[in-house]
Amino acid sequence: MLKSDAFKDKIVLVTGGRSGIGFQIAKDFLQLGANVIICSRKEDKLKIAAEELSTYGELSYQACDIRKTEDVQELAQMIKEKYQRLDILVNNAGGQFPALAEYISDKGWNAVINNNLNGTFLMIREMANAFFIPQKQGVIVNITAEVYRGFPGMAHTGAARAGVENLTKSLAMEWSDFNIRINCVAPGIIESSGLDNYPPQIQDMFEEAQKAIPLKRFGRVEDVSNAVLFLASPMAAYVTGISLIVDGAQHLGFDKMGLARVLKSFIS
Ligand SMILES: CCCCCCCCC/C=C/C(=O)SCCNC(=O)CCNC(=O)[C@H](O)C(C)(C)COP(=O)(O)OP(=O)(O)OC[C@H]1O[C@@H](n2cnc3c(N)ncnc32)[C@H](O)[C@@H]1OP(=O)(O)O
Ligand SMILES: NC(=O)C1=CN([C@@H]2O[C@H](COP(=O)(O)OP(=O)(O)OC[C@H]3O[C@@H](n4cnc5c(N)ncnc54)[C@H](OP(=O)(O)O)[C@@H]3O)[C@@H](O)[C@H]2O)C=CC1
Repeated sequence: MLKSDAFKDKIVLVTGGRSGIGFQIAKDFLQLGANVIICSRKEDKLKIAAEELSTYGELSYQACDIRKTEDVQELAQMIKEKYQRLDILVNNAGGQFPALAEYISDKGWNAVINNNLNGTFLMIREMANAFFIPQKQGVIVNITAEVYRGFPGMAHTGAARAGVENLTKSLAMEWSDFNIRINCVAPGIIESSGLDNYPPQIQDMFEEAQKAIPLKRFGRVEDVSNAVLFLASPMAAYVTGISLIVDGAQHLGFDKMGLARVLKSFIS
């Protein structure tokens, strides 16, 4: 267990912190003494989450679409004015929609690549230039997804997340000179608000899917947050450039074609 003051006075930005996994990460950092900033696109929902989170500690929020350079720069400016520094960036915002590859339009492909790869890069670049590089210190944790054997049924997000994993390796080396550590956490299927986005025919398969995962359950938001806390803490001081898979061994023994099969059944 981390001590209750493990992140005392650290300034932590959690993208997509209004819901699900990001909310849990924000809550855990607050309970361990950090000052936390959350951002996402929907300001009304962000505000409601911020009210709840602020009962756990010092919390700020700002609407920001991670795909828009101007939004990200305005967020960096707010953090600079309010806190003068940033210690930890958790790139959690993201998402996609299920679709067979042959039916993904240009717009759909670009939306998912922008959301998960380009938005993550933009956030990393802007926060590194504003804070981590001049500070000569910083920690970045990217939430990706378990894409070890590809992601049939969501090929766009598989490609985007693999891109983030490789970006993480490059930056772990390039930015080692600036004392910046960067890692990924790759969740399997996690019981969170994110799963509500999936159509009923897919949700109907969840019970069977849980049995097929070696640890016989979906992950919990706490499972993902615990991995993030570890990678962000000094306990991981010598860990950089890795992806920590949090999936109950789904990547080793789970029928990855399940999702694509359901999608194919819609068409036939
Ligand atoms: C067996 C067990 C298995 C289990 C299987 C479960 C695996 C779980 C693993 C992973 C779980 C998670 O990540 S859970 C997290 C889920 N959370 C999210 O996905 C939330 C964030 N997602 C989003 O915001 C959106 O999905 C995303 C498309 C990425 C970005 O939204 P935007 O507002 O930018 O874009 P939109 O305007 O909505 O859409 C842009 C275009 O994308 C395409 N598009 C968007 N939604 C679409 C849809 N549902 N179906 C087809 N196409 C779609 C269309 O071409 C749209 O253009 P038009 O046609 O012109 O409109
Ligand atoms: N749940 C699961 O099984 C898995 C989840 N993941 C990933 O973990 C992360 C969190 O997922 P989860 O909590 O389950 O899902 P949610 O849908 O609850 O969370 C996604 C969050 O990201 C925000 N967001 C999405 N796009 C943007 C954007 N362009 N700019 C700013 N914020 C954005 C959303 O807020 P808003 O709508 O207000 O913008 C929301 O708070 C996502 O990246 C997801 O893909 C990975 C593997 C499995």
